[in-house]
Amino acid sequence: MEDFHKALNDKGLTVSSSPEKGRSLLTTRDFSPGEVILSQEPYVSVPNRNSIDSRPKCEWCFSSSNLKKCSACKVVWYCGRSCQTMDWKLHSLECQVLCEVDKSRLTSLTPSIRLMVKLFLRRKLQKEKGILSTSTDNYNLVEALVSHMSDINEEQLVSYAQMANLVNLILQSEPDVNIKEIAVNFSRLACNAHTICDAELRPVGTGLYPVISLINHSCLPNSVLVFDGRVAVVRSLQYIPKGSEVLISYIETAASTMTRQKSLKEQYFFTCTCTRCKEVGQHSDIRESAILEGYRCKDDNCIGFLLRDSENKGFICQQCGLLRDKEEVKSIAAEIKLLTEKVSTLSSEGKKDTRSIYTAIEKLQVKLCHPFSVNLMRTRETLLKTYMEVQDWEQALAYCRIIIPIYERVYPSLHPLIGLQYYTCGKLEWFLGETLEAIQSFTKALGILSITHGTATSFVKELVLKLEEAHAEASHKNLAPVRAT
Ligand SMILES: C[S@@+](CC[C@H](N)C(=O)[O-])C[C@H]1O[C@@H](n2cnc3c(N)ncnc32)[C@H](O)[C@@H]1O
Repeated sequence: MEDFHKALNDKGLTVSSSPEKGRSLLTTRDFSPGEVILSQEPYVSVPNRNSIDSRPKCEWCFSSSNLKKCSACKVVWYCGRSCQTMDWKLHSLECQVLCEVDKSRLTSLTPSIRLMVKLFLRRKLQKEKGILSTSTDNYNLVEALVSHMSDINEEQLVSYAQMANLVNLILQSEPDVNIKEIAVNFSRLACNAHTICDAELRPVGTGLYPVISLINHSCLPNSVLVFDGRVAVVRSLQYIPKGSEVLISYIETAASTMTRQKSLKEQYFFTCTCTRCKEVGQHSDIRESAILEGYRCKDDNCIGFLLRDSENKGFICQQCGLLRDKEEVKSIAAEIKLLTEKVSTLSSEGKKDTRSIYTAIEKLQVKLCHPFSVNLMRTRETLLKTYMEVQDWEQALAYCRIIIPIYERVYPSLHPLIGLQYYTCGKLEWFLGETLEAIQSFTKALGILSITHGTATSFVKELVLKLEEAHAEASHKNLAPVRAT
């Protein structure tokens, strides 16, 4: 443990403990915006397998190109020799285990089950000195993670026990399998594992990073967690003075306080007391929640937010006083619900042509929801994706431009999603010959992504290159700069 604290201290960090939060990660020096606070390789990780993106991914780096299946187990994929070699020590053990699994049971090898099998095997390898343990990479750190076993309900307990039994069956040839410990580890994973995302924030896998897991949550965080391949990197979003707590967000922050509190309670078993959550019940919080999840004013030109009226007739605009009838609201909401159910059935059947339904949902949401509503924003994100898929670049650009001001309203100014959206916008503008607009968008993207993703990543280097090329093109065409908006 002494080595662990020294390793953290060398990075300008320390651990403190409190009854309210358990352990917290604190800074012992100042950090400037964009600086790496902490980075870590996963103790164990596994690629995703979901219905939206069923392409396999490399077991080591999560890439989806040039993949070849392991010829022995036929479960795991690699993008090349170097990733296979890096993973070899652990995979050679897992491979033997997987080869013995009954073929009928292979479908039950979900990512969580595989993660648990890998956790058991990596611990064994470190115990037998097949893989070196270090002060920041050892099983003791996994055992120290919170499990919230006393908080979980019976249904969840039963589910963890069943999953632990399955892991035990898969590890049939291994001695020393402790089913109870595996069930506890499932509970640990639920509140400590991280979704690994690619540079564009698309989920690609799940990983356990025991040092990163020391970081507590805030709905108004001073740091951000991004991934460079399999490495988790925490960067400061602002100047963080010595003695501050490092805080990231565990959840989608574009949501009302009630929604955020509910998801934190359900998955992480705590009530957030960050500055944003402390405003609950105050006018500013009521307004924000009604904007993010409420209805729009009957007057199309008014962007006031609506609150339920005291006589329960409907919802009153807090700006112009117009009443929106509750029956009208109910009927549009019911139409949206029907269409949403229809589109989710079609998607689950693998049908791709759902754009017309999303367009109909968007039309109804424009009528019903506040212009900065999160639901409307999500529908527009889906529409942007579908236009990109069919290579309708003009429509995609139109949606990109509609979404940016909404992101700027619902997220803090240095949110990676805003940077990524500007980047997409710039690429579309450039492709469509709008060079000067592209320069503006790339510049805005770079301002954000160089803080959240860092300037050394290949993703940001590519953006810098695009910006330089766009500048060269503009000067070659003798284009005058567009005025900043
Ligand atoms: C990933 S762990 C963070 C480190 C943890 N505090 C520990 O002692 O290991 C997540 C857990 O930390 C606690 N936690 C995280 N953020 C919190 C916050 N803002 N307030 C209170 N508890 C928090 C909750 O118990 C949560 O399930």
